[in-house]
Formats: sequence, C-alpha cells, structure tokens
Amino acid sequence: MSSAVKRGLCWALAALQVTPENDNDVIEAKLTTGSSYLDINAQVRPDSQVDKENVQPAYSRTEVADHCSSESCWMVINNRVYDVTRFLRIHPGGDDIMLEYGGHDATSAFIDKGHSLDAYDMLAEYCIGVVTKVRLNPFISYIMGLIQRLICVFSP
Ligand code: HEM
Repeated sequence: MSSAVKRGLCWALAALQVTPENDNDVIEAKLTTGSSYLDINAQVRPDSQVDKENVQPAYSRTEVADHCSSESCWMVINNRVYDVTRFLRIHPGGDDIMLEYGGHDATSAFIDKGHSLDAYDMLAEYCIGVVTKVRLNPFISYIMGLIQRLICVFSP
C-alpha cells in the first residue's frame, strides 16, 4: 500500500475521531511484566506532572492530524498529544520515522520498537495535552481500530 493511500486512510480515521481503545490493551499486554515501574502512565506522566497535565488542553485527533510536517509534528502516544517538532532532528532513530507517524497515533509503534526507559522519560518534556475522546459505537470503534492496525501491519 502506498504511503499516500496509508496517509489518506489514517487521516480519514483521524477525521472520524477514532480513539483506538485497543491501544490500552497493547499497553497492558506489553507491560504486564509485574514491574510497577513499567506502567506507561507512570512513565509518561510522573506524579509531579499529573496536575500540570490535567490543566493542559485537549486536542481532537483531527487537529493532531494537521501537524504532520517537519515544521510542526505532533503525535499521539497513549492518548496524550506530543509536539515532537524540536525533537525530530535529535531523535536517535532518525526524523524520517518520526515524520511517518506525524499527525497519527504512534502508541503501538513507540511501544513495539522497544524504547528504553530513558525514552519513556523523555516523553513528558514534549507533552502538550491530551486527546479528546469521542465515544463511537463500540462496534464501529473496534472495526476502525482493526482497520488502522491492518494498515500498519500490511503497509511497507
Ligand atoms: C516522542 C516520541 C519518541 C521519543 C522520545 C523517542 C526516543 C528515542 C530514543 C531515546 C531512542 C534511542 C534508543 C532508546 O533509548 O530506546 C530512540 C530510538 C529509536 N526510535 Fe524513538 N522515540 C520516539 C518516537 C518514536 C517513534 C514513533 C518511532 C516509530 C517506530 C521510533 C522509532 C525508533 C527507532 C527505529 C529507533 C532506533 C533504534 C535503534 O537503532 O536502536 N521512535 N527513540
């Protein structure tokens, strides 16, 4: 599948404001190692930042989808919005891969890559808010999440 088609489909899904609830399952599955330190919420949002993040703005996935360039690159990880524009050039994995996920939900990609705990710690610095949750019919939400995942799995 060409990246243009992939981007189009991802944008369409974003426009539908799909919050892939399944990402929480991914996180649970990845992090049920028994170590409390491996709680992504603890890593993404240490206690000291809870209040700060609570007053941060909420962005829709459509808004996030608009920020997909090197001039302004946002991504969603675990239902939080990250402005990674200034991190692009210093990301050890390169800016290309970051831009691929610019404007999208990068939760699974971020976790599947197996980032170090240092990388998890770095997230807090780039967090600008949370994603607004629009609850769709659970069945539709499930199908949308499934399509989103299939796109990620089968695209080159
Ligand atoms: C704000 C989000 C991100 C941060 C803070 C971040 C941070 C890091 C850091 C610190 C490393 C160095 C290795 C490590 O400590 O794990 C790294 C490597 C890497 N990251 Fe990210 N990353 C982010 C997003 C992503 C995304 C969305 C992808 C997409 C798959 C990705 C893919 C990679 C890859 C492929 C490497 C190179 C691994 C290697 O060569 O060992 N990263 N990242």
